[in-house]
Amino acid sequence: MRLTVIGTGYLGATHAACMAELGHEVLGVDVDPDKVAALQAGRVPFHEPALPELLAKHTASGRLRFTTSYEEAAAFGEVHFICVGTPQRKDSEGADLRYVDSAFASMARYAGPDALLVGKSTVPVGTAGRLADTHAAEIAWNPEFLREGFAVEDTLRPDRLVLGVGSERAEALLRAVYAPVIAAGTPVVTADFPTAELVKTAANAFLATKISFINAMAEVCEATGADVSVLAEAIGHDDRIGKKFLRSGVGFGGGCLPKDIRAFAHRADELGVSLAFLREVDAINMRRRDRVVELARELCGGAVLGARITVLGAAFKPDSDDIRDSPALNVAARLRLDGADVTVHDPEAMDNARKAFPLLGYAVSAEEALVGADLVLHLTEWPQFREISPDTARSLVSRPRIVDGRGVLDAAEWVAAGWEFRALGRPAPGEADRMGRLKR
Ligand SMILES: NC(=O)C1=CN([C@@H]2O[C@H](COP(=O)(O)OP(=O)(O)OC[C@H]3O[C@@H](n4cnc5c(N)ncnc54)[C@H](O)[C@@H]3O)[C@@H](O)[C@H]2O)C=CC1
Ligand SMILES: O=C(O)[C@H]1O[C@H](OP(=O)(O)OP(=O)(O)OC[C@H]2O[C@@H](n3ccc(=O)[nH]c3=O)[C@H](O)[C@@H]2O)[C@H](O)[C@@H](O)[C@@H]1O
Repeated sequence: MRLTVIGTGYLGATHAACMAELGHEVLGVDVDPDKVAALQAGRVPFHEPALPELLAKHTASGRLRFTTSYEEAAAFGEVHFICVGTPQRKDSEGADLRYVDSAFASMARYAGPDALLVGKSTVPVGTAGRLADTHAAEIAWNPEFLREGFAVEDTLRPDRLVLGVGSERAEALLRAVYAPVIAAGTPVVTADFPTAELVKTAANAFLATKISFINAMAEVCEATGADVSVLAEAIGHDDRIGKKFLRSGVGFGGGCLPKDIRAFAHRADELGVSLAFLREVDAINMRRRDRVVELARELCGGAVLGARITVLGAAFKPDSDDIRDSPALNVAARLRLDGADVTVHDPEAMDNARKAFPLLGYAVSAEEALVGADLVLHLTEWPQFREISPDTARSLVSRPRIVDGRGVLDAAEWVAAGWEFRALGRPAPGEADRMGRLKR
C-alpha cells in the first residue's frame, strides 16, 4: 500500500520506517525542513536504537521518502497517519491541539474523497469526533503505545492494535496496513472513537499511577526505615500486581506521561468527571525531584551553595536522548539555581541538554564529570553508569558522596569503596542495624 506519515518526530519517524519494513511505500511529511532533509538522507535526528538501520535500509531502497509538501502527500497515498505533537498548553494543563488541527486541516484540503486520515497522536477524548464533524475526509483513530528506546520493537511487535473506526471500510484499510503484524498474532481491539482515544490516555494514566504508587511507598519507607526495593519485589511477586513499572526513584518524565495525565485530568474536568487522583499522581512524582534536591542539601551540610555536584544522566530515561521534562535536568537546574556548580554527563542527550540548559556545566565522559565532585547524583540509569567502578570514582571525586536516584546501584559495593551512599526509599547502609525498628 502507499501510506503517508504526517509529523516525523519520535513517533512519526519510527512509524514511517516500520511501515516501510512491513512492505509499504511510505512518504513522511514534516513542516521542519531540516528534519525532512536529515531523514531523506537516511539520518535519524534523535537517538533511538534500531531506527537508523531501518531508515537507512528503506531510504536507500526508495521505499521510504520524506517531503514538506502536503500536496505531494495527498497525491501519493490513500491512508495518511497523523503523528504530530500534542504538548501541554502554556496556559493550562490541557493538550495543545493546534498541530493536530492544522495537520488534519491541511490534509483534508488536498486529500481526495477516498482518503482515510488516521490520527495516532495522543489526544483528549472527543477530538476524533470533532475532526470528523469538521472535515469531509473519513477519519480513524489508531493510538500508539510505543516506548522510546524500544520504539521499533514496539511498533513491529506491539502488545495490541487499537483501531478506532467509524466504518467497515476504515477497519479493512487499517487491517490491510497492519496485515503482517496481525498475522503474527497481535490482538486487535476495534472501538468507536471515544473508546480508542480513552484506551491511550487510560493506559498512560495507569502506568503513571503505578510509578507514583511505588514512589508514595518510597516516601513511607523513608519515614520508617523500610526498604522500597524489597517492598516492590515482594508485592511484584503477586501476579495481579506484577513487577513491571514498580521501579521507584526520581520519578517519571518525558514527552508523554507527565503531559498526558495533566491533559486527562483537565479533559475530565471539562466533562464533569473527577480524575483528581491523577493530580496526586503528578504531585507525588514531582515530590521525588524535591526529595533529591533536599538530600543534596542535607549531604552538603545544609546548603549546596558553592558545592561541586555531578549529575549522571540528562535524558528522561536510558536509551533515549529525549530531555522533555527530564527529572535529572530538572534537579540539576534547581541545584544550579541554589548556587551549586553542576556538571552533567549523559551518553546521548548532551546536545539537547546543552541547548535547553546552557548554564549547566557539561563533561564529555562520566569520569571527567566526577573529577573534583563534592556530591554525585545518579539520575538516569544508563547501563554505562552501573559499570563505573566505585574505587575509580573514589579516586576522582573530592568527597565520596552519592545519591542513587534510580535504585539500581549496588549500595554494598559503593560503601565498601568508602562512599557515603544514599538511595531514595531505602535506609542508608549504616542504618541497616536498626532493621525491624521504626524510625519514628
Ligand atoms: N514519543 C513517543 O514515544 C510517543 C508519542 N506519542 C504521541 O505522539 C505524538 C507525537 O509525539 P512525538 O513524536 O514524541 O513528538 P515530536 O515533537 O517528536 O514530533 C512531532 C513532529 O510533528 C511535526 N509537526 C508539527 N506540526 C506539523 C504539521 N502541521 N504538519 C506536519 N508536521 C508537523 C514537528 O515538526 C515534529 O517533527 C504526541 O501526541 C505524543 O503524545 C504516542 C506514543 C509514543
Ligand atoms: O505515550 C507515550 O509516549 C508512551 O509513554 C510511555 O513511554 P516512554 O515515555 O517512552 O517511557 P517509559 O518507559 O514509560 O518511561 C517513562 C518514565 O517513567 C520512568 N519509570 C518507568 C518505569 C518505572 O518502573 N519507574 C519509572 O520511574 C522512566 O524513568 C521514565 O522517566 C509509555 O510506556 C508508552 O506505552 C507510551 O506509548
